[in-house]
Amino acid sequence: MRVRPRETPRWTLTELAAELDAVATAEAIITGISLNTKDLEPGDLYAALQGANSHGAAYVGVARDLGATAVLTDPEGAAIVTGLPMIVVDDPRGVLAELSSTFYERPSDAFTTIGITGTQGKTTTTYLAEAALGDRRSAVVGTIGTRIGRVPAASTLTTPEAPQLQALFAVMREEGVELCAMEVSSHALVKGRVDGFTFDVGVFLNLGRDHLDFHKDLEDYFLAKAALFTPEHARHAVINIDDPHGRRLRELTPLPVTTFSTDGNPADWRAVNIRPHRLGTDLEVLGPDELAIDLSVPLPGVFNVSNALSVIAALAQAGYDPKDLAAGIASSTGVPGRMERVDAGQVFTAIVDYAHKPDAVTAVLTALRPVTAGRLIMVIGAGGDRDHGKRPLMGEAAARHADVVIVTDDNPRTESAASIRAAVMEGAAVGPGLAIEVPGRREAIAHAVQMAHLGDTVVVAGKGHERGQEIKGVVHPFDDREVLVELIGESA
Ligand SMILES: CC(=O)N[C@H]1[C@@H](OP(=O)(O)OP(=O)(O)OC[C@H]2O[C@@H](n3ccc(=O)[nH]c3=O)[C@H](O)[C@@H]2O)O[C@H](CO)[C@@H](O)[C@@H]1O[C@H](C)C(=O)N[C@@H](C)C(=O)N[C@H](CCC(=O)O)C(=O)O
Ligand SMILES: Nc1ncnc2c1ncn2[C@@H]1O[C@H](COP(=O)(O)OP(=O)(O)OP(=O)(O)O)[C@@H](O)[C@H]1O
Repeated sequence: MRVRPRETPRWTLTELAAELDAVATAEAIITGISLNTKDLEPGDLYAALQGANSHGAAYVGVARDLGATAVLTDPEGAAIVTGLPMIVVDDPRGVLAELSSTFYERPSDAFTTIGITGTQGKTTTTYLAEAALGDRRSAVVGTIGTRIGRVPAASTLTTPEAPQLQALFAVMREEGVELCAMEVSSHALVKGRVDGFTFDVGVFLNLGRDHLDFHKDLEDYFLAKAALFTPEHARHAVINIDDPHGRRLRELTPLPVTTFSTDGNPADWRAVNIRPHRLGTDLEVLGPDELAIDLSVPLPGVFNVSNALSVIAALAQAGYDPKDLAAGIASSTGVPGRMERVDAGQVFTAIVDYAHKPDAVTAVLTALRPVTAGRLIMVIGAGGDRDHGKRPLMGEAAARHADVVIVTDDNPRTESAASIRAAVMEGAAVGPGLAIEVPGRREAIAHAVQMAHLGDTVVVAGKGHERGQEIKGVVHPFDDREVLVELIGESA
């Protein structure tokens, strides 16, 4: 959370105010920017913004105690702030990204930036981009965190807030990164987290139902994502035209477009001769200028072919040789918690996967069906304090495509686990898969392990790489992979 460049910038508050055509109420020295006291460091300008829960100005006392030297806020905040010099503007969130980029002297100009958006596959695609670059120095930013030259660097949110993101970019510049592949959430686009710089390439993967607790409807969600494909945010668009919203976006965007397809649609980059196998997929990639290359994607699921093809299209656009990229992708060691196989000597196949949206559940089960000789058994739930409408849809997607659905808890947060399970069960009741409700995630995984035979595939869906379950507001350590290994060991 406190990743900052080694070389500390030093601005006066007056200089920063001048960047905003504003005035400082008094002088101060600024060596960092933060909009949350949780990652504030001495010398920071604390951006006190109006939020959904509170006004950041309410935390100015905390910020001062932690060593903040000044505050950026709006007139409402200015009425609350005492004891620190201020810059007051009408819309501090609107200027924060540009200010953060200026503060670190536009660090992202030093490398190529690829922004990836879509309901599913963002994390996987960033990791495939990292693999595609082989030994070249790259960075990824996303849900699992940030990696710079393959070394983890802490970050919060899928797309960090601008002060944190620009500090990460400054570290990437110091580390000699040549390309950063980052996830761009719809929240980030709405909240201006990726303002203040322009992606060299924006990638659109797909759009399905999600985040309808934040966006008013699917159209609002689509338009939020479409904002990435405007000159303000990106120079070039790479679009999946197998997705209906991708086809719409191709018509909407004013950017130059490169298209890709794994589904036989006419596109600049196409996947043909697709041969799925137990560990991944082999295929041929046809590109511009009659280019044809063999590609082996070492992640199960044909949807991962689409993710890999987007990487080749985007990185080729950025000037990389597609043949080198294909070789890099073939050497990928996988993505934590995404179609991750767990082998503890069991006779069945066990997979941990981050599917926590109905379309992902369908995609995963559809991909595993042709390579599963026996039954598909899925352990599934739905998160608490998020989009309630998604819950029955999760159960339904699982029951339509799995033989056995074990409905259990998946991070209920502050909600009643039983009522979330009931909503998921309601959807799962449509069948044809057999639906069983098992309270307790460990107990549910144990149930799956006990019932699995040779040839079956057990998919533990949901929390994927994450290391804890929040129950009644308290986080309990829980790792699906570790629990699977333990339970397989106990059942041997
Ligand atoms: C909806 C949303 O994006 N909310 C984010 C937003 O909250 P907010 O503006 O409503 O802030 P608030 O909680 O009212 O607090 C007001 C202000 O006081 C500050 N504060 C608050 C408490 C404190 O102790 N100290 C402090 O300084 C906050 O930083 C904020 O500026 O600004 C906060 C500060 O950065 C974020 O932590 C918060 O993300 C919350 C935790 C969140 O859950 N966001 C999710 C929905 C999100 O952004 N997800 C996307 C997509 C993920 C995906 O693809 O699945 C992501 O990019 O991660
Ligand atoms: N292109 C795709 N199409 C459909 N489903 C996919 C695709 N790629 C991955 N998935 C499924 O979605 C799950 C989440 O994948 P991933 O973490 O890469 O997506 P994400 O967009 O980063 O999700 P989030 O925003 O929730 O972090 C995977 O575990 C897999 O089940």
